[in-house]
Amino acid sequence: MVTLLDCIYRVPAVIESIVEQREVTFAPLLEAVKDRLDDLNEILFVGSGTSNTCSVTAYRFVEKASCLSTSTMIPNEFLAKTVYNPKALYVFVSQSGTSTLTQQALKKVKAMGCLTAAITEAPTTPLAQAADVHIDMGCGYEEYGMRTIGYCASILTEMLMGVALGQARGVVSEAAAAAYIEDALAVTKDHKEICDRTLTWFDHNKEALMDVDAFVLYGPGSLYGVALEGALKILEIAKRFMCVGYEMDDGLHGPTMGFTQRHAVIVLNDGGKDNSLAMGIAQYMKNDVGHAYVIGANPIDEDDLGFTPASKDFACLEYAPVVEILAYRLAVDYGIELKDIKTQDPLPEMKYFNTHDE
Ligand SMILES: N[C@@H]1[C@@H](O)[C@H](O)[C@@H](COP(=O)(O)O)O[C@@H]1O
Repeated sequence: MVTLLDCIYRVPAVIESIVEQREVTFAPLLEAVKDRLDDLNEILFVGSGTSNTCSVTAYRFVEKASCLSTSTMIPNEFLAKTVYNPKALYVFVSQSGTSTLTQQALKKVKAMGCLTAAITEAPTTPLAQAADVHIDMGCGYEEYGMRTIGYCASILTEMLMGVALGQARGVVSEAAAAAYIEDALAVTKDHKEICDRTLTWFDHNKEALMDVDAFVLYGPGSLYGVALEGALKILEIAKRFMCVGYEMDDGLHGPTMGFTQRHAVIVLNDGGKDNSLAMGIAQYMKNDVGHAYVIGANPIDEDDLGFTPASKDFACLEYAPVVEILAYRLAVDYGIELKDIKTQDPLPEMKYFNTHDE
């Protein structure tokens, strides 16, 4: 049986295939925007769950590459808006293409004449069918509902969409686009090693990691999205921990006063402009409170997982497997049996509410 861990290890092949397919993937979008390139002045991503955290991770780069103001919203907030920019490209993200409110959100702005694109797993999904343009996220069939491949595939697809739009708008040269592609592929270089080292890191810290009540994840920049996704995955997969993800600075405004030795703080550190904040919260937790683990740049002691990402702009994809494997090990080492989509029981909460039109 394919395990969730196998899915996490499969990501490099998915990355290579998304990169290889990129011209075919973005051709319909480029065709749809070609007469509006001078008008286009914004990109807005809309999605739920992992189809939101992927956009929180990717949107800064999409803005940088496309030179278009870019942001992300969850569908209920988007539907509550009263003013919509007619010159925006609205990109609706849903791996299954069946999220109810994401579909409603797309239909709302499409009816106003706005340009809509859907990023989903297949052209046959309802969201893909409803959109002006479908962008295949290139994840293939993912065995588990707890999306790991889908998270990475959505991030990369969104980022490469930014590059494609940047090229179409004449703000990304061919040489710059080639450099971005090389940088994206660099993610595959150390991916297996990072996964292997995360398993060893978990073994080293297992007693403390298994014993806490809660995980608090911090991330600067695009790693904020990885922190949100990590919190979602640990809660969803390992079941018994309350989890929260914070942006590196925002999470220092209050929550730290509530931390005890029952909390584990995971600091996703890129060593960039927020490095001193990352070091500050890690040292405070390690020295005065209980547990903190630095992941990535500037490890403090042997409990941390230090590595230098091979990629620059796409480095978020090298931090993703760390939080996913943490969630996986917290589950399986406790004895939780992770079931794939085909064998899992219907969710008990579906008696009370449903988020997808199945
Ligand atoms: N448990 C799943 C999540 O893993 C998923 O990210 C979210 C959005 O689904 P989709 O991407 O299909 O819109 O819905 C569910 O609640």
